[in-house]
Amino acid sequence: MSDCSNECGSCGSDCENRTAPQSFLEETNEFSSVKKVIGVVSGKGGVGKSLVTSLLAVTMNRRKYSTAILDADITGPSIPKAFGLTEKAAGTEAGLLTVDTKTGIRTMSVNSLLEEDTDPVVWRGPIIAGTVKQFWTDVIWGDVDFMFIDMPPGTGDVPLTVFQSLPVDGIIIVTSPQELVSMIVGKAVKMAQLMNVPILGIVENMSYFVCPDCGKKYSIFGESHIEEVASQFNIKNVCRLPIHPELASKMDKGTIESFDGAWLDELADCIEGTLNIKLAVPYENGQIFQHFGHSEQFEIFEIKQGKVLNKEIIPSDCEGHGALAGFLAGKGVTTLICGGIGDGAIKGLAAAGIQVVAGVSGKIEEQVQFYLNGSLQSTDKATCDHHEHSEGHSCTGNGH
Ligand SMILES: Nc1ncnc2c1ncn2[C@@H]1O[C@H](COP(=O)(O)OP(=O)(O)OP(=O)(O)O)[C@@H](O)[C@H]1O
Repeated sequence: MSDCSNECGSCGSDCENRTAPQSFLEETNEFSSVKKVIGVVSGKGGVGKSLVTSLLAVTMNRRKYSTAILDADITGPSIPKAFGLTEKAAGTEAGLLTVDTKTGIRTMSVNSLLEEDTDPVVWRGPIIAGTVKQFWTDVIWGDVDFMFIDMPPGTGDVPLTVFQSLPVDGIIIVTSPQELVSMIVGKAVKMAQLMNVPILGIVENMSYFVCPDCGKKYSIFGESHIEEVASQFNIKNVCRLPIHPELASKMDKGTIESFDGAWLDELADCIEGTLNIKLAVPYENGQIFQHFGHSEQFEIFEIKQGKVLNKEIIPSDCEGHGALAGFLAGKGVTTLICGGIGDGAIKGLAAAGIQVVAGVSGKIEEQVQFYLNGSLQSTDKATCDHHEHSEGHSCTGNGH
């Protein structure tokens, strides 16, 4: 067609060039079902990314969610040490078995595969990225509510591959006050935008120190500017972790599961909130209607704690992806599962705070259940972009 805009989602034509978005997402195996994948990132090494990953996993596990950690920091794996795991991962014909912590957090790390913990991983980027992908595809994770990924530091080749290959639902940025925070957060925000992954929050680690003798709070690395930086990038959740000798010693002794402290509870609430969403699906006779921009009806599902609470079929009172984005946002929709959709439509929906899971077809009821138990097969996933929201955005109710 000479007047083709390449916006397949808003185009009603069934032309032969119609495309679904390209995807590099890898699928898990039949023994794994992961509901939410949360990446923990940092601008550089040593700021406490592994500590934050561990604390979040322990917190969600204490809240009775089935929790896992995929240690994607292949050249500097810290997770086995933090949890005192010395056992090596065993394999079966079906796949690799996780190494589980005392309280039942499932983990996989390159250190659980190496003969000696001190063996260095001197591998080139593609091999490292391939290993992370295999941790996702070949490990038998079982039913997991929240998987935390301890990402390699920075925004290089490996983190990029991880973002492209694993269905990351949200990221948490870990910084420390002495870093060039604005620049580091800016880079992470841009990467998240490129990958269409929402930012759930920032943790400022080593934010302050409380004197055990007099109780006075010291900002060892100077005054924090994390609140301003967070508001600059419309990130609502900011948590601060103090420098705490007990944290360091528990990480070193492998007893991080016994940590005491509620510093990350707000962030944990936000992560928990990703299970509460309002889902819309273009509807046609119980099937996913494949032309988002021309959907005349939507089935809307209210999801609480990952379960369908209510559902209804509603007529759309408009046409075209721009108007439909406004219509769905007005109904409080946070997530759209659809078939064909163009980049422009995805961006419009992201700007309206709606996450898009594209390239899905078939019976709506079935696909929604697949989505809820983490086994939906889609050709792509695009998510809401906090940066573009004029009023910021509570992450509760957002995410995959
Ligand atoms: N808030 C804190 N209080 C005390 N010690 C801390 C704190 N945060 C981190 N540490 C210590 O600093 C060291 C580095 O932390 P951690 O391994 O979590 O960093 P990282 O960002 O994951 O580093 P890398 O990417 O290099 O693995 C660890 O020994 C940890 O125990």
